[in-house]
Parts: sequence; C-alpha cells; structure tokens
Amino acid sequence: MLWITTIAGVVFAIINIQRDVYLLAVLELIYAGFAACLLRFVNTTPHLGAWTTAFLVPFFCIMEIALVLPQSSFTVFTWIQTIPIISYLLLGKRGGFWMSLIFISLGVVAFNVRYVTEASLLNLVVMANIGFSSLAVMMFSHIYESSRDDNERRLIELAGTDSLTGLANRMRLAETFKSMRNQAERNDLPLSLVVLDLDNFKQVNDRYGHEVGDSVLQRAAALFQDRLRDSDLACRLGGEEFALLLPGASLEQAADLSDGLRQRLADTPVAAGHDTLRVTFSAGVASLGEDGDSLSELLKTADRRMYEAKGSGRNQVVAAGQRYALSAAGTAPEERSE
Ligand SMILES: Nc1nc2c(ncn2[C@@H]2O[C@H](COP(=O)(O)OP(=O)(O)OP(=O)(O)O)[C@@H](O)[C@H]2O)c(=O)[nH]1
Repeated sequence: MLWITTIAGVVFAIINIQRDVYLLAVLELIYAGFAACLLRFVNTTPHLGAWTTAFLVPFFCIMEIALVLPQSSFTVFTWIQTIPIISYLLLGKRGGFWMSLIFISLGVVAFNVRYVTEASLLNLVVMANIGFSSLAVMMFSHIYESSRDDNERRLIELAGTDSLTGLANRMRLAETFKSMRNQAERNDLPLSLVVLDLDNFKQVNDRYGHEVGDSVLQRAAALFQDRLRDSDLACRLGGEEFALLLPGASLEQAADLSDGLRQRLADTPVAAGHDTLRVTFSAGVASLGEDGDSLSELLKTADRRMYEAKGSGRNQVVAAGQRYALSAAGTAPEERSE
C-alpha cells in the first residue's frame, strides 16, 4: 500500500503538473514523500495503529480535494469506492466504519459542490450510483471484517484452551501471567501461583481405563473453576498437572485456598463404573517477589514444593516451609463401593 501510494503520488503529480493543477500536484508529491518515509519504519513501529491513521487521513483528504477541484477529471470519483476497502483492511471494523462514513459522505458533498449548478436527473442518477455502490462496498467490507474478527477471536481462544478440560493451557498461562504481573507490580498487590498434581492418577487409568481417567480430570477441572474467582486463572499444564494463577492472593492466602480445594476434591467422590473414587492432589505454592519474578521461576519453585508434598505423603499443600493438611491416607485414590 505504501509503495502504491508513493508511486501513484509521483505519477499523479506529473499528470497534474502537465494539466496546470499545481496545488494538487504539490500535495501529491508531499504525500508520496511521506509514504516513502513511512516505508522505512512501518515494520518496526510499536504504534502501527496511530501511523496507519496518520497515513490514511491525508490520503483521503487529498482524494477529496481532487474530487472538488474543477480541473480534475470526473473519473476521479471512482476512487470513492476504494475508501471502505482500504479503511476496513487497515483499521479494522470500528476505525474502518468511521473513516468510510466520514470520507464517503465528504465525497458525496464534493460531488454536490462540483455539479450543484448542473442540477439534472442525470446528476442525481450519477450521485445515486456512486453513493449506493460505495455503501454496498462499505457493507461488504464491514461484514467481511466482522467475520474475520470473530474467527480470529475464536482461533485465539482455541489456541489457548485445553481441549479435554476447557481450562487455559500453558500458552494462555504465559500470556495471562505477563498482564497479571504488570498489574500486581503497578498496584503493589501480591500474585501467587499454585502447581497441583493429582495423586496416583496412573492407578485410576490402569484400573478403570483412560475414559474414566479423562472424566476425573474433567471433574477436577470443573471443581477448580467453580471455586475460583473470575479474575483467577485455572490452567492444565499437561497430564494430571494443573496450575492456578491467583492475583491479589499472598502466599498464605493461596495456600489456604489450595487447601480448601484439596479438601473439597477429596470430599467429592467421582463415579467409576460401579465404584466411586476419592481423588486427591498434592500442591506447591509460590509467590511473586519472594519466590521469583518470572513465570518459569515461580513454576520451578511451586513444582519443587509440589514434589515435596508428594514425598511427604501426598494429599497436602506445601508453601515455603509450611505444610497444610498432612494426610495419612493420601497414598492412593480410595475406593468405596456404592
Ligand atoms: N486419562 C488420561 N490420563 C492421562 C492424561 N495425561 C496423562 N495421563 C496419565 O496420567 C498418569 C500420570 O502418572 P504418573 O506421572 O506416574 O503420576 P501419578 O500416578 O499421579 O503418581 P504421583 O504423581 O506420584 O501421585 C499416566 O498414567 C498418564 O498416562 C490424559 O489426558 N488423560
């Protein structure tokens, strides 16, 4: 687009100099220079949205001036139809809508200014043709951009979701952690991470099959999700390992919350054929600042504490030297017959 506007700016400037339309020629040359400058840093700027607007507004303004000037050819009005296509493609749905509305309306006004003295049915027909065809292109661009937006959002959502449990996956955990850490540091609030791993899960699979194992994972995920606040993030790291990201929770509060979850899961029997299973987990907690500043540091610490909990008998939560709910019966999922 920048290459096209740079070359077109020079070509039209030459044409307009030959036709003695100097004002337009100068504006086109300045604009071609501006587009050529943008070429140098458009790939690296962090403010692409702002520069796109700065690129489009003068582009459309020059187009409108060309529409109004009596020396320019009538065919210049065909350019109006490019307004919605370019606007929607470069600015998205909202920016594209307003940019199109403003500059298509100005184009219709320019037509009236130029041909107002020649009021005739032919002019009315020409104006209706230009106006409605531009409107049709604008609608098409709007619908196209809306469905592209929806698809993109769905894909992003899918890419960050674990398909078995519906919880977030590692990718979303990493993204969410960045924004939660920024928020925590800005507002001087705690942020804690819990890594939890279901106990003796292999036995569930071996004894009842993979399907029952899957449904245990789903039940555990639903239980975590149900207990957490909207601002928290529950994530499946893989296998039977989960992570909870808890903004606003100190190490102690996160350990208390995890212990509540541990008790709730242990008290919630899961059906497995004619049996019911008692499922437990072991968890380790780490907190931003005291246990590290990056996600990998927090994961490492929480993971180490989770293995400490496993090593100390399972079905418990470990947080910086503190051990919650030491269980004597956490070595295997208990079975109870119905
Ligand atoms: N059903 C099911 N099983 C899975 C899935 N992912 C991993 N597993 C199983 O989870 C089990 C994990 O076993 P281990 O790593 O030995 O852990 P564990 O039996 O829970 O033992 P501890 O962690 O020491 O308490 C393996 O049998 C894996 O096959 C899954 O998506 N669905």
